[in-house]
Amino acid sequence: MAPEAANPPRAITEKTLTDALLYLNGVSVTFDGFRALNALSFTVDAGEMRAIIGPNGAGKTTMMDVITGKTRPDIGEVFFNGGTTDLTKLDETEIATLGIGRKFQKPTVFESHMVIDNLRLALKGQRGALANIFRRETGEERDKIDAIFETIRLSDHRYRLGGALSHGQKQWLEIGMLLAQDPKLLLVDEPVAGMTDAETAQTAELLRAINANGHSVVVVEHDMTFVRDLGVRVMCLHEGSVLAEGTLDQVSANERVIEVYLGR
Ligand SMILES: Nc1ncnc2c1ncn2[C@@H]1O[C@H](COP(=O)(O)OP(=O)(O)OP(=O)(O)O)[C@@H](O)[C@H]1O
Repeated sequence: MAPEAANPPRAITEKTLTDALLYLNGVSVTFDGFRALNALSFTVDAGEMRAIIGPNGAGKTTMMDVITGKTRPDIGEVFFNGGTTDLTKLDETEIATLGIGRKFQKPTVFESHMVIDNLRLALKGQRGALANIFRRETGEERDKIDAIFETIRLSDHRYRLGGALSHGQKQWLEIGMLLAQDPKLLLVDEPVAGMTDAETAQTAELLRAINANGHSVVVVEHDMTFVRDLGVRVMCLHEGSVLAEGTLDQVSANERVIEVYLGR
């Protein structure tokens, strides 16, 4: 077997704890005796984008639930920001405030509000959400909204209603709403499900641009064309653990990955 075909997961060390933006070590979650996560360990570096693949039931959603505080691990460590913050001690709101944004599979934009108001509502601030719509924004906020529109390619759609956008555009708007909150880490769950091929390709570009702007990104996705377009490190989960990690070519050449996920 070629050495790169083995691609075992990277070892977790003290150094990876202090260097990593996100660090999971030995995380297990059991539902009614069923192990959804089984001693799951991996790290994500600051500025890294990582794709996660794996069969249905591999534990991908449970992994995101653990990172965002929705599910507590039975055992294991989950640290953020170079080991400084123990996420298992925080609730969902505290974790979101720390800078971890999550995009669920289905778009949830405010359909009866204009696209630009969706972004205004999402802007981080002490004021209430409605106040964000009705008051005049500062120059800085306007620049930020313009920059987000540029990234999510919806500049020409800002005065349309959220509900009038295509499925793909709604997904991009929701990603923009997350960006308005300046996340350090974005967790994105199957963003291209239901998108056209053109939208899928644009979504890969969009996430690459977001990552190039300094946001770390973890994307769960089954669409291998999209994962290839992302061009990032890939991790395959199976039965709640990391089965293989490496480039897409390395992971797709792994015999076990072919057996349990990609098929022959
Ligand atoms: N709240 C729960 N109660 C009981 N079992 C659960 C619960 N949540 C998840 N599971 C089980 O844990 C396993 C892992 O589920 P999870 O949703 O994390 O997998 P996944 O990799 O996201 O799958 P998919 O690709 O289908 O979304 C599955 O067998 C699922 O049925």
